[in-house]
Amino acid sequence: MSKVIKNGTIVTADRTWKGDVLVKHDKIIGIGPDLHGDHEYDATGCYVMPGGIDPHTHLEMPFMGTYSADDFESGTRAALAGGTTMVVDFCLPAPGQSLLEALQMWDNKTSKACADFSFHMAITWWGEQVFNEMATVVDKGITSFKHFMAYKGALMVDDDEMYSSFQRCAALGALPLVHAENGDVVAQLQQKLLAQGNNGPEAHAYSRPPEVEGEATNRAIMIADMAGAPLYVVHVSCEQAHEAIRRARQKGMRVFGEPLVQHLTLDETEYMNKDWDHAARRVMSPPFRNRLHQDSLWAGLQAGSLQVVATDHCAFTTEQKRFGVGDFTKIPNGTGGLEDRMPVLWTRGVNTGRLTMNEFVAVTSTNIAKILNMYPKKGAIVEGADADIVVWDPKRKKTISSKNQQSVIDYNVFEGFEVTGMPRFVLSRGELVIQEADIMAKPGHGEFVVREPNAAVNRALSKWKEITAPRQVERAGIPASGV
Ligand SMILES: NC(=O)NCCC(=O)O
Ligand SMILES: [Zn+2]
Ligand SMILES: [Zn+2]
Repeated sequence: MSKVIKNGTIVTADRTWKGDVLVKHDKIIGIGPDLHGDHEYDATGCYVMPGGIDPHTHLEMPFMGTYSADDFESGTRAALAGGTTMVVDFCLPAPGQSLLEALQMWDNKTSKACADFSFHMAITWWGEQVFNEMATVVDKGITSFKHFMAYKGALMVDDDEMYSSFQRCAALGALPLVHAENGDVVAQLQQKLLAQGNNGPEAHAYSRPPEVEGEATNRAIMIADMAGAPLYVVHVSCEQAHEAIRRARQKGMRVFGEPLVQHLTLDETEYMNKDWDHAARRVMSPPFRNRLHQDSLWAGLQAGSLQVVATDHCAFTTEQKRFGVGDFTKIPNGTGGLEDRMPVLWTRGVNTGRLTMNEFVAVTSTNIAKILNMYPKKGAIVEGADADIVVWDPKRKKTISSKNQQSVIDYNVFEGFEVTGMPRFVLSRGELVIQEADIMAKPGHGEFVVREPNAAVNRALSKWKEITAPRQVERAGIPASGV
């Protein structure tokens, strides 16, 4: 059966034009005027855009003695409700655990996914086994590797391990990712604050100042450059980290930066709230910052020095957050946002003139599809692309409330936000999954998206590194090899 989206305005990362979109099975098969199909969806007054891609989620993730509350079913349903048709989650091997064994565990969680998904593989320890298994992981279609520079004693890796892993990424044509915070300094600041009696959620923010993030970002950029690898910095929250990325890019380095919709729109005053629960629900790493940092992130999206807006959706209930009463270091780190990312970014970005519609599509979908080497299967409205389509009604409004959200947690960090701009229809690989307030998402519909290594950026960078590699000067009478 064919479907046609009629009378809408198509908005992609580089163009805006009137046209219909014809879908057959799971693909877009035609774009143009006056198309007809077996079933018609009316997009009058709407924008027809590629479905959102959130490259940073933690669904049913074991973390800080518990599991994040949204699983692949509720998480991807929330994603679809907000116009996001694909998520990329993180597979986290325990230190010492086989990457392949961990991947099997993560695969087992996905049987009820309502939307398409992929994984980043975390490197939480280093050894010959990890070196070898990274190649198998790439063969399985997972071509990005995450490194935590924080969470000392749990997920954190040191510079030596990162350099080894980044070199392996370069050789495999893969992309290293970093959570950039100086974990040693954070651990000491946490102990100092606790010793001074600072045990509330506000101390979480004091223990992770912007300088700590800026330093780690600079260090990761240097290590990637030495290893000859591109770099993707997740949850960039402050000017110090943005400045490092901006400077690296101006020097020709292949570095990408991902702010979160939370950091763009929520600020550090949340942690001063007299209600412990309110503040603890907003504990995430890095913490929310002040307005100057927010302005820097918005400017980065406009200037192109930051490329992607994600959520880092890692939702914990209030009950789980209360593990940290009396000791802020035990508050599970993470917030939700999957359902809200697109409406909040549209409202605070496009409706204020901070982003054009095309920039909105770029930062919510197309840029990450290119960075993760799955474009134009994902992130595009072109013939042959997966029919992951959002028909966006710029006039549709709601007030965000946990009472009618898809996430299973009992609050929403955007509670009370008025948004204007929401999906009218969402198609996931050609299936109608959202029609305004009706959610028809089907558990099990979501498929794993295989990604190829050696994206264009990897190829260009390795060519450049080969041309500029150190070369020995040949001298008469001196043996070339030193032995
Ligand atoms: N961001 C956060 O606080 N929780 C999720 C894990 C991570 O991304 O660091
Ligand atoms: Zn992180
Ligand atoms: Zn994360």
